[in-house]
Amino acid sequence: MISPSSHLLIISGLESNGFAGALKDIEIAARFSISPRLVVSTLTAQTNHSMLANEPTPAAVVKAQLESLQAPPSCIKIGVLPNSDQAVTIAHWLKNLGPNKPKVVLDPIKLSSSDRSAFSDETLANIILPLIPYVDVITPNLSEYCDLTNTPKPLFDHKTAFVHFKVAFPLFRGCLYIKSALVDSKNSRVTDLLIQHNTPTKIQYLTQHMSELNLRGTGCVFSTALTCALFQQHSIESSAILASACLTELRDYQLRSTKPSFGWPINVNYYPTVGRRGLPTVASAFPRMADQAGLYPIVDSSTWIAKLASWGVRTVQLRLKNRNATDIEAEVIKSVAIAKQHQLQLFINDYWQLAIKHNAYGVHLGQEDLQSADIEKIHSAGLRLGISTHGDYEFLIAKQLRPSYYAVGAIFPTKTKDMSGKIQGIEQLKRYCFLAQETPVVAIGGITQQNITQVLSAQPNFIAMVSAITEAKDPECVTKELLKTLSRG
Ligand SMILES: Cc1ncc(COP(=O)(O)OP(=O)(O)O)c(N)n1
Ligand SMILES: Cc1nc(C(=O)O)sc1CCOP(=O)(O)O
Repeated sequence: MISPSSHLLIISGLESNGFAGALKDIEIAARFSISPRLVVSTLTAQTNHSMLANEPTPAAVVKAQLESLQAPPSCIKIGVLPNSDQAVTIAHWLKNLGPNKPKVVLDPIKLSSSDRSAFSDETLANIILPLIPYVDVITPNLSEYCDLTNTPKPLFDHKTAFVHFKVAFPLFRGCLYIKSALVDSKNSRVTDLLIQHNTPTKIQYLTQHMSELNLRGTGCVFSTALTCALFQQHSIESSAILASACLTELRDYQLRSTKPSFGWPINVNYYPTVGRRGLPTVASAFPRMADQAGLYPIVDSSTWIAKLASWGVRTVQLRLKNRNATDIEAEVIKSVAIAKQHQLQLFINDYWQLAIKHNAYGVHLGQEDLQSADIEKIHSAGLRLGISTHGDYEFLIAKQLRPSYYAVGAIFPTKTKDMSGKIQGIEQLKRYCFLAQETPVVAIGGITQQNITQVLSAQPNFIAMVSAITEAKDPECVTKELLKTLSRG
């Protein structure tokens, strides 16, 4: 949740047409209903072919602009900085904010997209150096990266990209996002790299189709959209995905001379492919479920499964925690037998080997389980697969495995499991329901009889519930009412 008092600050150059710079940044933020505060770093006049004027704001005026802000921002996007004096001023101001330090996204810009003239005589590395300890995400393109690290472009090596960056900027503790780092002209694809300070060997790759369009201001669009996503509390991986989708959508709309709608894109084609080392793959999609919608209770015993079957439930999950191996297998065996008798769609949470061994209908896995489970084995055994997702990154990872359903959670806070920092809300759920296309979406987390109508407005296929059923005074009555509500569509 965004606190009503928190705001987003843009530090950027002003350019009269809004092709790039502050006007572009404000236009992008408005797409997400965010009204940013603004500190102007330089006053410019640019046509599509030349920079007619570039008048840096005196550092003392930048300081005054920062000090005039009525409250500290929670996120800052920094664009053009024309000199290191300004960077020192901003760094000093950030230092004085103490523990309330905002998240800082730095887009290191060297050249104007009008005529490729430089905004400054100083080197880019020198300008940004004072800000480095405060930066959470830096978003150079490949040329800017090479410039900052003194690497010749042909020698760029993505496996050592972070090492070189750390050599140039030892105090850097953030995420390095290199735009268009890898270009595959043959297949018309470009790949961005996301490398995080605490896991520098775990490179994430975001691949998009190469654009036919050479637009101005794309760096501004990307970094502002990324900052907006962070401001809305998306993770860094998901924020990068959303920003990439936003830029691709904008390019596509530019080609057709139309304006994109508000919010994050709902067309899955605008989203990048996400890769990382060790990600499993499958040759074909997992089998479809026979019933593609309904109530999906999640319970911890075969006794519950028998009860739910007798009340008319069709889809159910056995989720066993903190039980010994003998108990677990016995419960799986009993549950599968009940499910076969009542033709239930029974998913086994986590214990995929037992699900295969005893021929359950399907397996439900969390994202961590994707690393250790043998996905191909589940696939070739003919079982259905459901995957948990909490945000765009996990959603796109799951999408690549073409599962039988996506679980999206947590929709609301819940007492059943610690989901802090992962609350999706109705708007996100709605977007995932679009992105999922033909694959069913299971909504989970904090759903009750009281808020189910709100959840159904997003049009998920299944409603998963734990406590609303298992802790109800009269579980049978609640289950039957829920089945009635869901059968009304
Ligand atoms: C339908 C459905 N959605 C999400 C979950 C959560 O699964 P996971 O992330 O594996 O976490 P645990 O259930 O193991 O705590 C689920 N079980 N079912
Ligand atoms: C087990 C679980 N997984 C979630 C996810 O978002 O992945 S939320 C959740 C708890 C669901 O319980 P209740 O219906 O009582 O809120």
